[in-house]
Amino acid sequence: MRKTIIAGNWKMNHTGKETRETITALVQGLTGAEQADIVIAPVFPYLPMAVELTKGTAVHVAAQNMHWLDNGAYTGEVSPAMLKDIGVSHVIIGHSERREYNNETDETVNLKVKSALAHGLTPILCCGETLAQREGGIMQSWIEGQIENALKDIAAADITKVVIAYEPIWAIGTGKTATAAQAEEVCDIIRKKLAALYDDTAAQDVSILYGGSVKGKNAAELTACPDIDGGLVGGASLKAGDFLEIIHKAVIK
Ligand SMILES: O=C[C@H](O)COP(=O)(O)O
Repeated sequence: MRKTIIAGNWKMNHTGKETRETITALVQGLTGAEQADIVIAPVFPYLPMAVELTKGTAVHVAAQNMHWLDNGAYTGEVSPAMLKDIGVSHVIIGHSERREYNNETDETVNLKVKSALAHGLTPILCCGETLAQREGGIMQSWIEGQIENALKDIAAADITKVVIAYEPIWAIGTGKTATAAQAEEVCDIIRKKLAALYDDTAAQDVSILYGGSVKGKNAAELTACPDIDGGLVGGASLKAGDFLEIIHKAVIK
């Protein structure tokens, strides 16, 4: 049975003080969303603080990235074993910003998804097309290719532990939300691809999120779609009040 998941990707935002204040307000304001997983992804330095402040609450803590190896001469990197060690439960993998600015490829995304699973971390695997790809008529093949490459060699027993986030690049931070129909169309394409790669039962059990300018005003409509199981929220997750509004609209209705 797939879960509703509302995840906040804070990207490179919030000082330590702001992180503490936002988490405290979120935890205090969070009621009635027990059936969903609420996830926040602060920057690396504040992950231990986030884990501490969310202990015993319904909020889970994610990293925004990781390396796939446990240790080694990889300056500036953080390993899955280290994330696990400090109590992080989820990790965002293959966000389009990392693909664009940090040379993330389908191959490294695949290595990271496999490594996250091996370490008991829940990967939130991101995929999405550019506006040019959509307008050029290759959106479906692009998304299917990203999914197939990212999930290469991932066993059927593990696929339901993966969360997939569909984030059209043209809708990220632009205020341009995909319509509910556009978002549903692609989440359905992803679920059908999962059914082809694994089977329909497994595909039905994978949580698929939509991300891209999710706000309080569109959260209910987006998450009412049959194949959208929640949201990966950027800008609107930075203020506890805005994020709580999205959680309430998406989960409590
Ligand atoms: O990871 C989150 C997405 O990039 C969406 O960001 P946004 O809600 O600011 O458009």
